[in-house]
Amino acid sequence: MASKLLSALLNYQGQDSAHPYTLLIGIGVIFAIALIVRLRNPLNSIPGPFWARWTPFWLTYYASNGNMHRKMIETHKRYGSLVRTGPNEISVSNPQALKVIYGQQIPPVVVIPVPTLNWDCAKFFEARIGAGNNFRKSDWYSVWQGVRKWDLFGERNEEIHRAQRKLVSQIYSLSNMKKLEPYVNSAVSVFVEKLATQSHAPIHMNKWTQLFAFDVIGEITFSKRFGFMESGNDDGAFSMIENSLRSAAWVGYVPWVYWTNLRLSPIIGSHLAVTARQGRLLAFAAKAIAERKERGSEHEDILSQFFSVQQEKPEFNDMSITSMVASNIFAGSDSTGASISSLLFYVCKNPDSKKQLVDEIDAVAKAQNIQRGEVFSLETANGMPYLQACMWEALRCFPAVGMNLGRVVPPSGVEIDGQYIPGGTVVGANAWVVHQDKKTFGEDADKFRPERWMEDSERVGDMKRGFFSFGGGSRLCIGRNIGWLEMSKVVPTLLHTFDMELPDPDLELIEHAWSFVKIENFRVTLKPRGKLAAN
Ligand code: HEM
Repeated sequence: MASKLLSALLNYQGQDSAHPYTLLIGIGVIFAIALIVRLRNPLNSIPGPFWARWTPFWLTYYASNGNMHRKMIETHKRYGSLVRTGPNEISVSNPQALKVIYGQQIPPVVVIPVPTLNWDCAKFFEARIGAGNNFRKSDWYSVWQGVRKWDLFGERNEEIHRAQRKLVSQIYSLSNMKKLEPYVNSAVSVFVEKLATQSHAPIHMNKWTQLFAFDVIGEITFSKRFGFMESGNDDGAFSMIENSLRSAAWVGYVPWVYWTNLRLSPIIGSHLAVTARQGRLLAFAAKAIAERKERGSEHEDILSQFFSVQQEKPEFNDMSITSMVASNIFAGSDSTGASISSLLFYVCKNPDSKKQLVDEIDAVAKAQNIQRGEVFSLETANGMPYLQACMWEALRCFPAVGMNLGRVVPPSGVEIDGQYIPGGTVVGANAWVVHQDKKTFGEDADKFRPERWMEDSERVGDMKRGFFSFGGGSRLCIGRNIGWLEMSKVVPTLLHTFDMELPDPDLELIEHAWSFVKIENFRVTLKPRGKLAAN
């Protein structure tokens, strides 16, 4: 083909018979211009995998095969702190860059004094929410939002996002957690009871923490669990969400596929599972809201608080409420379920950590006369430094989100790690990569070692500044207090109630990073440590 084109070009003398070659020459010129533009691209000096320079398929491939989180770590090890991961996309590993990209405002000395390493973490996070900056979310997020007017997670217009988030932020605030705590208690009690019926035979803890986290969202949002723990079954909700997350993970890198599918869907139907987020999941949320309205409730659950906001601000309409409820379900269950599982896994895998944690739990239980099966209060958990350190460490070693959180560089461009990056480039960091930074987290950053959060307070300050599991800046996870609340309660309660062992001490987790990182194979045996108290 190339030789034919060459000989055609050489033989071309302007005759009419050479007309077909004019087209080829045109194509060649366009190709050459594209090549020159590509070769002159200032991003070319940033190293990266060959295919990633030319097409988005490197990203789509690893996003769809579920290995993005590990691949990003490996790629940064190979190429350095800035990696070209797409024709217009750069991945950043340096924790110092989080401030530039995500605009989180971190007061210079938010060092939580040890041993007050406790719920103050929430205050620390409050301090991290800056007014944001002008790095808007990348087009990867557009497929999450679709054409919906309200989607806190997917919204790419920072001004709209700010106004929307302001309407609901109080409901997710630390001070509001006290109102939600009793509803979490009832879910933890059911969890303990269900697990007690399954002791001695290995159980899939990753599935059970997911059922639990889902039911908590039901309980705190509508005052009604979905009943997943009771039935031990998720009614197909998990696969609907998983397929949607899995699809969004790769389609986001080629958003035109999504928009083309959407436009053609009246004719060809929808062939992308991500659309379930804008269809089936919203319908699921709308049904749960309708049922809760009919049932009524005395509880000050999240829904009743949404209704109160609506009375004052009618622009927070029914569609917005449905979208927020769907976000709670979509963003709040798998993330927290996986975080609880990973913590329990790391603790079971590291006998020294497990001993320290269980000793702390037992000592506190004895001092406060907490019975087996009784749910630990948030206040009690806050006063347990080793538990808090385990939570930070588990979230560091196993961030629930496995993707880069892409942001678009504003027109003025930006300098990161001494490299100029032009406006319009997508830059992003992945918590899995950032948390491996040895300068920040220590030479043993690849190990689970909770003690690192209880040592040198200056180092702890740096680590907290580089902690990225909840994202950062104006887009910091709005549900982090809920996730933290659940972990704070369920972990000590379970470890006080059961002896938890890995049937296979050499177990390595099988993970899939389909937007959230999902665990497949965390099996444990549970042995009751005494008689359960009646809660
Ligand atoms: C341990 C548990 C959790 C983890 C690790 C986690 C992680 C994250 C991360 C990394 C982001 C930022 C995404 C981005 O910038 O693209 C985020 C955003 C978000 N999360 Fe969470 N999340 C957790 C629990 C929850 C819970 C329990 C809820 C709701 C009940 C929730 C709701 C949301 C929402 C609505 C957003 C979008 C916020 C915005 O853009 O303003 N998350 N989460």
